[in-house]
Amino acid sequence: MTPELELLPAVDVRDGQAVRLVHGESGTETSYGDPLEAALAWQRAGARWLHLVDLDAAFGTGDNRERIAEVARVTAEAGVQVELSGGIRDDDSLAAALATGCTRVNLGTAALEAPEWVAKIIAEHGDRIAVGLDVRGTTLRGRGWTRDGGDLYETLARLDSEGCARYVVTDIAKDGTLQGPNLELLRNVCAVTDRPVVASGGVSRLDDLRALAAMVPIGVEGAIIGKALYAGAFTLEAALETVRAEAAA
Ligand SMILES: O=C(O)c1ccccc1NCC(=O)[C@H](O)[C@H](O)COP(=O)(O)O
Repeated sequence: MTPELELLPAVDVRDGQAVRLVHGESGTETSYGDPLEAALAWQRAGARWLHLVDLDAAFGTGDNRERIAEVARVTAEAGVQVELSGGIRDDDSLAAALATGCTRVNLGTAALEAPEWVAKIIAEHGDRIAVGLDVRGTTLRGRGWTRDGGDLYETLARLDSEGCARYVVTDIAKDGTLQGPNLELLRNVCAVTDRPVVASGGVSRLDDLRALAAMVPIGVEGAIIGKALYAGAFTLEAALETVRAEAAA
């Protein structure tokens, strides 16, 4: 039996509210209310994972550190594993993130701008560190996806050699658009690394999850789902049932 594709509902927090963005762009927010309520709704629907993002910290417009810590702590205590992302760029923000009880943190900008620090913390924290590879074409983007940060495949080779445990791969052009994930990008990344890949951006229907589940054997471990769940394209229960059925098939 193939392992089940992990599903990570996204809770992106801006100004204390759960929001969705289009292409990750600041100013395109649609608000979905209290992030703790959103997280607990996914937990009640059966989520085993949550992708929790501090968008203000990612954009450099402040942070939601206390709110994020509360959501991560309460959700983790309710048995959901938390992947924490957004603005984790130095010892202080890393310590605060790890102290929330999250299972792992996802680094973006730091992997592009502070490679020596990232190599050090990968060595120290192993599996608790994932790196977000957020791309337009094959160019990485940092600082809340607003600045170019080098070539995807060169950075991937460097991180692989440093022992990075896992990648969260986002095609920014697809993110928040309900246009379907970039399967070709995911295939290309899986072809050059043996580390697990979490797919992010664009999931719009259950067939997208079937397509991603079919990529588990080549290294796609999970899928982050944002807008599709908030817009009601399908329920998390239906999504979980779909990946369960695909794994059993
Ligand atoms: O994850 C981050 O660190 C981040 C930084 C800056 C802008 C957006 C960021 N994350 C966005 C997400 O994780 C999305 O919620 C996720 O890709 C889901 O996308 P979709 O299913 O297309 O709504």
